[in-house]
Amino acid sequence: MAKLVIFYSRSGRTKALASGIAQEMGAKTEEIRVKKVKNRLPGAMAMTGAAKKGKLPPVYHESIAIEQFSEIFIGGPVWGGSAAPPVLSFIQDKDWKGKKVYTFVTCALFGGKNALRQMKKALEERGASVLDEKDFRSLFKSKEHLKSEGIQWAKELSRKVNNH
Ligand SMILES: Cc1cc2nc3c(=O)[nH]c(=O)nc-3n(C[C@H](O)[C@H](O)[C@H](O)COP(=O)(O)O)c2cc1C
Repeated sequence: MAKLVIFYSRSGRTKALASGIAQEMGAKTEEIRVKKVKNRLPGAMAMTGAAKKGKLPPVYHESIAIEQFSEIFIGGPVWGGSAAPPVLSFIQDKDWKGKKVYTFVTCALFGGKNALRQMKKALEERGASVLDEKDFRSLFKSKEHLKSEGIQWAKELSRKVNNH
């Protein structure tokens, strides 16, 4: 079954985690990128502030085809106790009907559960089934370590599926 790992990452931590998941799952990866507005990239704080008022940043979603994948992992960092807005933009831009989705976030300390809840709600509103989710702490962890946590989680998920 074709699997896809989609992530947004600003400083590379979620990217490292995503690469571990993809390696273990034999999945393709796609990175969400934010579009420039008036010739410049919006800053993280600006995006977080705007999202709290219901305005999400535009992202390049057209080039990321999710149609041919039935199992999709999607993840990003936690910003201001919420899911990073570019991840929510991407979720909003797509039709998730019938997709089996796994969500993951990285955060320094807090907000992971809230971010996962937001992502799950947005995905389910668009027809996805969220089968599992996990928040990872990235503080003081190297990218190699985060990658190995991604591999570990993917192994756990495969084990769960095989036991059913
Ligand atoms: C604008 C901004 C807001 C953040 N807000 C939080 C937060 O609310 N809680 C938290 O634990 N970490 C927060 N962080 C830390 C990131 O979630 C954490 O470093 C994450 O692993 C970064 O992922 P990335 O390297 O994929 O961008 C914030 C980071 C940034 C840049």
